[in-house]
Amino acid sequence: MWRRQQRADGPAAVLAIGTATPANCVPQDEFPDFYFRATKSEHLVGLKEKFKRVCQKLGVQKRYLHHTEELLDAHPEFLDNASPSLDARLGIVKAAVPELAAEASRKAIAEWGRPAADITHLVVTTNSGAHIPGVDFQLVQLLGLRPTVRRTMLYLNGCFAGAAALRVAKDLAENNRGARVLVVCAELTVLLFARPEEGCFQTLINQGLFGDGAGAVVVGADPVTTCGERPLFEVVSAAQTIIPESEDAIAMHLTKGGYGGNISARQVPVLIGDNIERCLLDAFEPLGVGAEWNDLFWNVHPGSSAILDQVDAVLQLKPEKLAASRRVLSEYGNMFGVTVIFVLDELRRRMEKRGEEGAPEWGVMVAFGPGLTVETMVLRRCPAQGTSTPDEEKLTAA
Ligand SMILES: CC(C)(COP(=O)(O)OP(=O)(O)OC[C@H]1O[C@@H](n2cnc3c(N)ncnc32)[C@H](O)[C@@H]1OP(=O)(O)O)[C@@H](O)C(=O)NCCC(=O)NCCSC(=O)CC(=O)O
Repeated sequence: MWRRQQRADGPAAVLAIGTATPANCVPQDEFPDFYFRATKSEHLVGLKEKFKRVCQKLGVQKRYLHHTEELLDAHPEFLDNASPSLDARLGIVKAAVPELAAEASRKAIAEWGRPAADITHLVVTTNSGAHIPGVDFQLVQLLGLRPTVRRTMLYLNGCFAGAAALRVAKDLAENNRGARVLVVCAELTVLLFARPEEGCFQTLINQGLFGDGAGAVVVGADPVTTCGERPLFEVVSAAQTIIPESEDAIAMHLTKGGYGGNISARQVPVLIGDNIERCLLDAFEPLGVGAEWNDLFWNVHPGSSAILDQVDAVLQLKPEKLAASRRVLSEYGNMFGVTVIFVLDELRRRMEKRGEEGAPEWGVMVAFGPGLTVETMVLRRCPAQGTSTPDEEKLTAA
């Protein structure tokens, strides 16, 4: 009995979203000049031309980067792959990641409308750091959270980190009555920065694709409307699976020169295309929701244009279905796990603009990351206050 009383009555819901980027915006068409100049690689004329072609294929128009030319000039060791530079890179992210994470969190808390001290749990994730205590600890002070806030720090989850943090938040919110979980995801790509080298295609992808940013989400069950809480999306179910025989598809590790490792650029879109429908069926079948894929709203981690094209082709989605994912990729690049939080924000803005009429009730978030791991989360749009979803209308009529 007491265990039942400890649990929430309803499902976890997204109550507020906040996002932040560094101030330094880099248009993609200017990036090859910046990159080859900053890395003193202008003599690699053929490689620069190839990089320009790759940049055009990734679906990115601009990105925000913490590392400016001045910062790179101050760290010549970043340009020499044989030079130890991990300490200097970790020193940069140690200060900058908590600040960016706090900026996104403050926006989410302001939208939520309750005091920061009402946050009961904190789930933080980043690939940009390896500190103890970590970003979670810094955020308690920066945001004025209670010292008793229950913290969970997830390091090095690659691009599925944002969805994994939301999955953990769902369980915390549903199993602790009254819990209000702040999920924070923040990334700076300075650990990934490297000079271009002939024969190292991975470096070209890393420099052309990834961007810096932070996203924060307040998650809680049983919204207290008298405190101004307004649920945006119910988190109906959350699952994670490893794609068989995919462990080398995305594999990264920290080295003395920052991140090393490999992303099989051609294989990743194919593996995702071959497996996504099974993941979706596994997520929807137990819920008894027999929706057509084109009846849903979609939040697919925009790993690159090729990945979104593959998902589009396999599921035969209408062009507008991945528009939110494509816009975030275009405006911000691939920000690892942060990206799905930006897409969630973009989706809610599009829905608010469009109004309730015709907006899908059910939706899905799909994120990919190392191994090849797939996170699948079924979402349900919450009606704006004073309106009801089609299902609720049927219940009221009955
Ligand atoms: C690499 C691609 C841009 C290639 O796109 P296309 O196939 O359309 O283009 P394309 O064949 O013309 O290739 C463009 C140029 O790149 C070269 N090229 C492509 N793949 C190559 C490879 N593996 N090695 C060396 N060169 C390669 C081609 O020869 C060509 O050069 P030339 O022009 O000289 O002929 C794309 O496949 C892609 O976006 N892949 C996914 C990228 C990715 O891995 N995203 C991150 C996911 S990781 C993530 O999000 C999760 C996480 O990190 O955890």
